[in-house]
Amino acid sequence: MIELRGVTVRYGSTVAVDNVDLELPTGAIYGLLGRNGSGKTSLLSVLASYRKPSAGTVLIDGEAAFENPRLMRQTSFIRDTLDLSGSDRISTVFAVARWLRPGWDAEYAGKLLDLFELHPRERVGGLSRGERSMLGATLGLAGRAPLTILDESYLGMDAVARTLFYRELLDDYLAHPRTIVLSTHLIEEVAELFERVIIMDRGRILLHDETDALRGRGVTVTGPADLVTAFAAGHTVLGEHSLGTVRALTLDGRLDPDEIARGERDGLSFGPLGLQELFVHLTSQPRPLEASR
Ligand SMILES: Nc1ncnc2c1ncn2[C@@H]1O[C@H](COP(=O)(O)OP(=O)(O)OP(=O)(O)O)[C@@H](O)[C@H]1O
Repeated sequence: MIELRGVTVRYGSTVAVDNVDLELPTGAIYGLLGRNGSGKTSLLSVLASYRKPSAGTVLIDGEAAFENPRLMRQTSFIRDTLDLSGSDRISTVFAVARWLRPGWDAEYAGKLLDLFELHPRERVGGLSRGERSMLGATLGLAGRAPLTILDESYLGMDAVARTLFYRELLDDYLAHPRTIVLSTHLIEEVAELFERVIIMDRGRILLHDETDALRGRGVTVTGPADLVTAFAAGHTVLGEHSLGTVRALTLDGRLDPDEIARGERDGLSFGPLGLQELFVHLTSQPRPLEASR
């Protein structure tokens, strides 16, 4: 179990992570979603022990993680910046990874390089943005760290490379179960990978749930405005659209099938809400002035 207790990250007067409590059972793929500046990288830096929180602690199986060499060897944090020297060859980066990561699988790393059409003699500085992302993905996957954190590390990849990466991630995770945390803006594209989703907003955890539970959460009701309005009474409305006399409301929560059947008899139509739409509805409330930048 990974536990965050009262974790706060401040940069001067900016509170990037605000007193977060989170319990993450190990052995799952987590998707961390949040708008720009919501605190994802700050939270992940603390989770990876790259940064000491301004307050609070991270415990892994009950042990404090920060400056704990044993736990740090079991944690891999891949950022899009990669933090590697441009003059190093990929082969040198792999040699360091082998030394750092007890679970490093050199054969698998080679297979991923072939898949991404990279060569061990290439220097990091000569790689394109997408190729750097591919190298990051290779380091993250072949490292087999019990806690692997990928912070938007595959953003530079094109659609083909991303698809290869998702397939490898899932296959390798099934063969070697571990805890993987992915932060992303490409929600629908990676939603199939996540077993659990964490949504951050303004430094806080807005929601943490199983992906399947979230898929059933949220419904769009469309029909004549007066009927839709009457149907929505007692529900939390996340969003609305109107066109002439037709109104569409997005409702939070799971609807009772009998209630849906009654609505359909009255001429209303119902549609599910995708994870991305749910995310947009939940995080698109106007920001208070003091939180705007
Ligand atoms: N080194 C820093 N110094 C000062 N403020 C910072 C620093 N790093 C982050 N911040 C601020 O902390 C807040 C959270 O930033 P963070 O990078 O954690 O968000 P994020 O969710 O990862 O954003 P994005 O999706 O845009 O990458 C933002 O307001 C950001 O400006």
